[in-house]
Amino acid sequence: MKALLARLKRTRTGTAWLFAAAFLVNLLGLASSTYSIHVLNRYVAQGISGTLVALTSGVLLALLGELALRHARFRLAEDIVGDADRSLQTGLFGLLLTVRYDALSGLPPARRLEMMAGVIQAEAALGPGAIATLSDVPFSLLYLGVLFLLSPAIAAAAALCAIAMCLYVLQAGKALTRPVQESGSLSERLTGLTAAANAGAETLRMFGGGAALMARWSETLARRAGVAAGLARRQNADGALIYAIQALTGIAVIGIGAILVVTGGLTTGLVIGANLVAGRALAPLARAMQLVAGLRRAEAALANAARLSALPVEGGTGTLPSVAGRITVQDVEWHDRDYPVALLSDLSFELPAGGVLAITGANGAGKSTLLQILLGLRQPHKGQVLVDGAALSQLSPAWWRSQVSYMPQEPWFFEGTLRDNMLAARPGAGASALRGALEGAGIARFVDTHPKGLELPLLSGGTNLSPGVRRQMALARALLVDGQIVVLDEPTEGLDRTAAEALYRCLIDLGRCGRTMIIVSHDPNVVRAAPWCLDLSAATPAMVRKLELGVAA
Ligand SMILES: Nc1ncnc2c1ncn2[C@@H]1O[C@H](COP(=O)(O)OP(=O)(O)OP(=O)(O)O)[C@@H](O)[C@H]1O
Repeated sequence: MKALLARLKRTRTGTAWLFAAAFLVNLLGLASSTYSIHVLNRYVAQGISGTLVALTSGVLLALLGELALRHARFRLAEDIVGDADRSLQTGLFGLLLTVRYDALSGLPPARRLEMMAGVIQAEAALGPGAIATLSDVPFSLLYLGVLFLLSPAIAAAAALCAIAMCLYVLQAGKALTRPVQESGSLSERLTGLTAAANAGAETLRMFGGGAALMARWSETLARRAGVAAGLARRQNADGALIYAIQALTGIAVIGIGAILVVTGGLTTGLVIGANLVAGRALAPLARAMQLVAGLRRAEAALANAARLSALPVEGGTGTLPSVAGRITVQDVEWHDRDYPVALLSDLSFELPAGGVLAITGANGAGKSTLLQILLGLRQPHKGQVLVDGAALSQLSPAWWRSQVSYMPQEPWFFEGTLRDNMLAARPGAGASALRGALEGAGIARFVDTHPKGLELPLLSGGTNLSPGVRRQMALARALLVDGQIVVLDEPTEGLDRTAAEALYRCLIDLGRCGRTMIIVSHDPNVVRAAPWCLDLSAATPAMVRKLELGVAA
């Protein structure tokens, strides 16, 4: 209910019109009861056909008016909902793109998928239909008031039933909270298992694990089916109870009414009319009951999504007039919450502008993590990174990244063509810049001979291409950015001899242009050529200048 009420509060004028329309709908809804009373009391008693015609015409007109007003009310509810759902979904998607990378990495991918799916599903539960239904609820009081005018005793009985129904609806909502949450987390687990079966298709076939995944899938599915069955049983029981309360109201109205007819306090027509009015008083509450499960799910989905909005977004707005490329790392510490000791600690070095640094170290020594810190993707837990003396944390991430030609260890491309992906890295790049980047990366021939050329589609992150070609494309994308800083993570990994030689030439050219280069590599050719070296596996990692140590440059 809270989420629906929040929507109503947001557009106060629209809400006022909605309730005005609902008031008129319910007022006109009294016509059929009034009709029954008058037909039974006047036409049946006196038999004048003109009375029946007049009453029937009146009630039909009222019915038409009620239909028109219901339609108008729905349109008002649509206006209230407006594009709230779309803007919520767009806002959330925007957050997925802009929250800090390291904060986002803390949320399991399956949870992120479920968050988005949940918010999309919440749309139906919080839609105009639900708002229109909710707007009828306060007018139960209108019907109870009319009932009171007809007979205070009947009104008291109906009011008791309405109160019982209200209390039941409220507690039913609360009782659904846990099963709805449990069902959500089981769905998340199923989404994670589906993602694992997709991503690990080759591994699962070659090395097994399918049986274990299937066992987890079946167990999770069975648990979710159990929760869903429990929810369905609960909803069925709730529906039955609401029906019983409605039936009980009818029995009470007719029973009390019969006594009043016999004692001469009421006519039969009034009793039948009162029964209709009592039915209408309880109907909005019964309809609200049907919304409860959907609303609980929507609220759980919104609460889940709120966790995403609580994550910090990337900060820093500063820019520098130009970048020479001096990189200073001061006392940087970074730790993973799953490990008791820091991966990087007290790391300090300064790479002069135009310097070339090779970073080495054992697998898992933190080389890629350090690069991500230099790119501003991860925040150090202690210490800082400076660019030409300016704190990286104060600089605009988008601006900083536009100064860096970065090739990640595992390149990924968004769904689109090679051209789309290249131009996203450097919007507005001309044909000659594109050509230069492809040639620099040694991939121009491949693109020229491909039937689709630059329009070749990159699917599933680019995994429709061989890993070597993907890496060359990632290098071309990095070169197109043409940043003063060049950051490459294992650039020669998986390259054939020709491609590796193209890369060496490219590195030599970049070095001649005075670019500051930071290259993570196990390739002896790259490590040998770099004048600066940082071994992250050393007991106390420190940047060393090989010439000073007498090592061949
Ligand atoms: N204190 C720690 N000791 C060992 N491993 C850690 C520690 N803290 C974190 N890790 C793990 O090590 C990973 C480091 O990965 P990273 O990719 O930075 O290493 P790498 O040196 O680039 O490895 P590779 O050579 O395999 O590419 C972290 O993501 C984390 O999973």
